[in-house]
Amino acid sequence: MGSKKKSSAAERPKAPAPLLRLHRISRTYGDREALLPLSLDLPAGRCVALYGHNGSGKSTMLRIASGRDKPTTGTVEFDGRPMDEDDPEVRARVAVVGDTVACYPDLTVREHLELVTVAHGVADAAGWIDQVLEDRRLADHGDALPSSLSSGQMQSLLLAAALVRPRDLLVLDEPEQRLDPGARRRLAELLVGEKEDGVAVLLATHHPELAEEVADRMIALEDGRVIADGKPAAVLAQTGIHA
Ligand SMILES: Nc1ncnc2c1ncn2[C@@H]1O[C@H](COP(=O)(O)OP(=O)(O)OP(=O)(O)O)[C@@H](O)[C@H]1O
Repeated sequence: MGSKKKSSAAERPKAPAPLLRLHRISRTYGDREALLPLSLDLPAGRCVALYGHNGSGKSTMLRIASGRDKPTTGTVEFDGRPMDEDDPEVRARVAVVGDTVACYPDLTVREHLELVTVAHGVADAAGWIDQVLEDRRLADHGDALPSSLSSGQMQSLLLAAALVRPRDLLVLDEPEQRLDPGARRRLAELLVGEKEDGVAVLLATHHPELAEEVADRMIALEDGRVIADGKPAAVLAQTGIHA
């Protein structure tokens, strides 16, 4: 008969360490406290959504979480190492869709995506680029220059650029902006799929519906302070935001 020895706490396998760990991060700009100390653990395959009015500190937190800015206090770890955007491992595994549009005016939509795949060493990327263009409804715009895209198409290009490259952590700042309802729905489906593939997702959004559909946890910020934190439905109820 096999012995069923109970394992002690010390012997039991530990829960996997979170992919992203923010420990009491804060950010001040001069006298302005943009973010008060805040901690967050984000495991692989989970999504946390930040919600809050303009100026509440969402982008500040995302910039720090993705290594694009340093916190005034506190620490950020990605997979157990200090988060640093210059770290090749971070650049290889963290995809960011920021709040600013940056494009080369003389490169087509497809050439932008090719550039990203070359930079990230993606082999045989042509078919993959076709698929992402199709999924983002950009297939008819592959040869277009950025200047001829609508603002929603431009947002879709920024998303596409994050999707043609490998990633374990996806950081998105208001990815729903400028998207029509259909594109927003596809965005929610896409993010659910990312989680199923084991990608950790951190996003800031002004759309409560998107947070409810995608996020496992929602953090509401006001003037850099956490005012609610929990399941999206509970946070929305607590803060009086209605999806
Ligand atoms: N580089 C900066 N220098 C000075 N103040 C800044 C800087 N970046 C942000 N702030 C200030 O920090 C606060 C938080 O800004 P942040 O961009 O994080 O807000 P947000 O929640 O992302 O807003 P929005 O929804 O408008 O994108 C604001 O008061 C803003 O003016």
